[in-house]
Parts: sequence; structure tokens; C-alpha cells
Amino acid sequence: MLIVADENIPLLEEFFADIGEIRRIPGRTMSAEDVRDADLLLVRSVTRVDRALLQGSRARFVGTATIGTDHVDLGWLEDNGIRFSAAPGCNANSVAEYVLAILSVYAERCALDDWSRLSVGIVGAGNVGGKLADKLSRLGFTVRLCDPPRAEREPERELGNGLTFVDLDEALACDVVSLHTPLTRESAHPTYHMIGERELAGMTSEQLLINTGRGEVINSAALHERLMDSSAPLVALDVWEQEPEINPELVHKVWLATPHIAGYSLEGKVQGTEMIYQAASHFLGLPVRKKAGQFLPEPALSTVSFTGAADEHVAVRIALRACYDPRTDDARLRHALKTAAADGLGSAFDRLRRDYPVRRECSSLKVQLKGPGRSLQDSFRAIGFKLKV
Ligand SMILES: NC(=O)c1ccc[n+]([C@@H]2O[C@H](COP(=O)([O-])OP(=O)(O)OC[C@H]3O[C@@H](n4cnc5c(N)ncnc54)[C@H](O)[C@@H]3O)[C@@H](O)[C@H]2O)c1
Ligand SMILES: O=C(O)[C@H](O)[C@H](O)COP(=O)(O)O
Repeated sequence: MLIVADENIPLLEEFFADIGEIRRIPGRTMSAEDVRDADLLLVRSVTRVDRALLQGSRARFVGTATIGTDHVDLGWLEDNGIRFSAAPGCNANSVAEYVLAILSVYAERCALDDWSRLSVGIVGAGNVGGKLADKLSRLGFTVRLCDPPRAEREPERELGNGLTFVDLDEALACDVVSLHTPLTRESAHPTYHMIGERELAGMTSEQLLINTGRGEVINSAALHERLMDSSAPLVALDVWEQEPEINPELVHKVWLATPHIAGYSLEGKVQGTEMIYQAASHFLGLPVRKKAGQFLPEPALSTVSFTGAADEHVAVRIALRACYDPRTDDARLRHALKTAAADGLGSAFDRLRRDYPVRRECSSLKVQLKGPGRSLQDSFRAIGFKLKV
């Protein structure tokens, strides 16, 4: 059995070596020739999976180790009897932690001691948006959820934590707006360029707009234009139109710029591999013997300890940043763009993603509290840290 796989899928050998021969190919340039003899095809988001790639291939199963599926022509696969599986939710926690880390830096920038005074509009309340909403609500933030497909499907549903669905304009009025929708063009509520001139015109310099969904959810020409004006919101972008050939001028204009790595915690990436391994095993009628947890190494930092003198907000900030500080990724991207040859911006962007350092989630870090601090314990738990008692 031949397994053709994107070389950037971690732990391919560990999960798939028992199933067949693995041929690793750079995902961005994977061609019909590369996949002609494949029985299983394993991809990430950078490979367009459609008729052009698969016609003439003997592949009967395609797995993507990602949440997003906009790179896959699902209709064509179905019409051609090719089983498909994605990895829903695999890196949702990674993205939620990325947004929390940004909020912590933003609160500091705004000289806010208590970050939970910010209201957050979450657009797209699925695995990622839902997880973020849960963490933020438990931390005491005011959260507004905008998700028209869900609002139509579950109009009466009690969302918990006092949450209700709002329309896009209400979400866009929050202090922080975080986008977590898939990229869709033909659905009842398409998200392609959902944030355009009108939406951006309504936002002010007192607001922060974060996009970790897909670049094309924001009209980047309209964003670029809006950012010419000092009344524009602050913007943090992890995803870009036309990746990897992103617009360097837009990078210069946004506050935080990262190379599509919000979901790149080690846990998130390994869970993506685990999920397509499970799906492929079921498809082939093989037992599922391996689990992501068995391959996660010990983290470099295992415990942080706070005394009874710790201020709650400072302690949370320190622990969160010990796991992840988005300014590091921002600096790497800006440096890479500055030093890349003019025709090499796309390669520089892809290199940052390929060589991404190990980043562990908050659950890998134990927090020790020497003092009563019930509300501090709750805050750490809400974020996802383990408490050491
Ligand atoms: N930056 C990253 O590293 C990264 C990582 C993971 C996922 N993503 C992106 O985030 C997207 C969301 O991930 P998820 O796991 O939450 O997906 P999901 O399918 O669980 O949830 C998406 C939600 O968006 C809602 N939605 C659809 N159209 C909408 C619209 N017009 N307005 C508001 N809401 C709408 C859906 O109803 C759904 O509840 C993925 O499709 C992917 O593109 C990016
Ligand atoms: O959809 C997803 O899961 C994320 O966008 C994912 O992090 C994309 O990573 P890539 O496949 O581009 O490596």
C-alpha cells in the first residue's frame, strides 16, 4: 500500500509505517504525477485536492490533518467515490490559546489591569469559536456570538454562560472582534469577503480585529485602504489572502502579523495526524492502536509557581506568556519579509511554517499556587492550565 503524504505532517512514520510505504512530498507543489500510484493521500491545507490532482490516481481515501477543508473539492471526491476525512477540532484549543495570548498583550497595550473588562465578539461559534467563548466567559469577559447558521439551526438553544446569538453588526461593535468562520463562497451565509469596506468603516481605533479563520474572509484590499486612516481598528492577522504570496504592505500596516500558525501547537498538529490515522484505519478495517498522547514529549517548562503575594492578572499573564507570546511569531515574520529576496516572499512564509518551533499548550504547564486565591485557581483552570496541589 502506498501512502503519499505532505512532508509537513508530523509523526507520519509513527502513525502510518505499519499501514504502508510512506512517500513524503512538499504539499505546496504536490502534483497529479506524485499521487498517481497512491492508495491513501494525506494532505494539509496547502494542497488543492480536486480533479486536477486526483483524476487518474488510484487513491480511494484522502485525509487532511487540518480543520479547514476549503482546499478540498468535496463534491468531486464524493462523485468519484473517494472517502474523505478531515480533523475537526484538532487544533481548536491551540487557536483559542493564540487569541487569549493576543488579548493579554492587547490589554497591556491599553493599560488595562483587568483584561476581562473587554467585550469580545466571536464570529463563527464552532469548535474554535465555541472553545474561545467558553474560556472567555469563565474568565468573566462579556462575549457576543455571531453564527447565523447555528442561530437558524438552534434558535431556542440555551448556550450557557448567559450567551445568546447576535448579528454581525452587534459582534462588530465589541471591543475585540475575533473571526473563526470557515471560508465559504456558496453557502447560505458565505464568508468570502464577509468583512469588507462597510464593516471596516464601522470599526474604530478603540477596537481590535483578529482573523484566524481564513485570509479571504476579510477583503484585504478594503482592509489595506482602511488602515491608511488613523481611525482604523488595530488588526492582528494570522491568515492572509493569497498565502503564501502575502502582501508585505499589509503586514507593515497591521499590529500583529503571524504566518498562519495559530493552530500550530504541538498538541494541535499531532492530534491532526491522529485523527486522519483513525479515519484511515477505519476505512481500511484496521485496528486503531496509536494515540497522540503517547508521542507527546515532556515539555521544556513543566511548572510555574506563584506565592500568595501574586497579583491575579499579573500571574495569569506570566503563565500564559510562558507558554506562548505571539510577538515572537510577529517578529519572525517581519524579519523574514525584510530579508527575503523580492521574489521569495512566498518561500519565506512557507519556511517559517515548515520550521515552526515546538509550541506547547497551556495544559502542558502545571501551575502551583501558594495561597488561597479561589478566583485565581478558576482563572488558570478556565484557560486550560493544570493546577498542582
Ligand atoms: N489559523 C489557523 O491556524 C486555523 C486553525 C484551525 C482552523 N482555522 C480556520 O477556522 C475555521 C473554523 O474552525 P472551527 O473548527 O471552529 O470550524 P467549525 O466548523 O467547528 O465552526 C465554524 C463555525 O462557523 C459558522 N459559520 C459559518 N458561516 C458563518 C457566517 N457567515 N457567519 C458566522 N458564522 C459562520 C458555522 O456555523 C460554524 O459554527 C476553519 O474552517 C479554518 O478555516 C484556522
Ligand atoms: O485548518 C486548519 O486546521 C489550520 O488552518 C491549519 O493550522 C493549517 O495548517 P497547514 O495545513 O497549512 O499546515
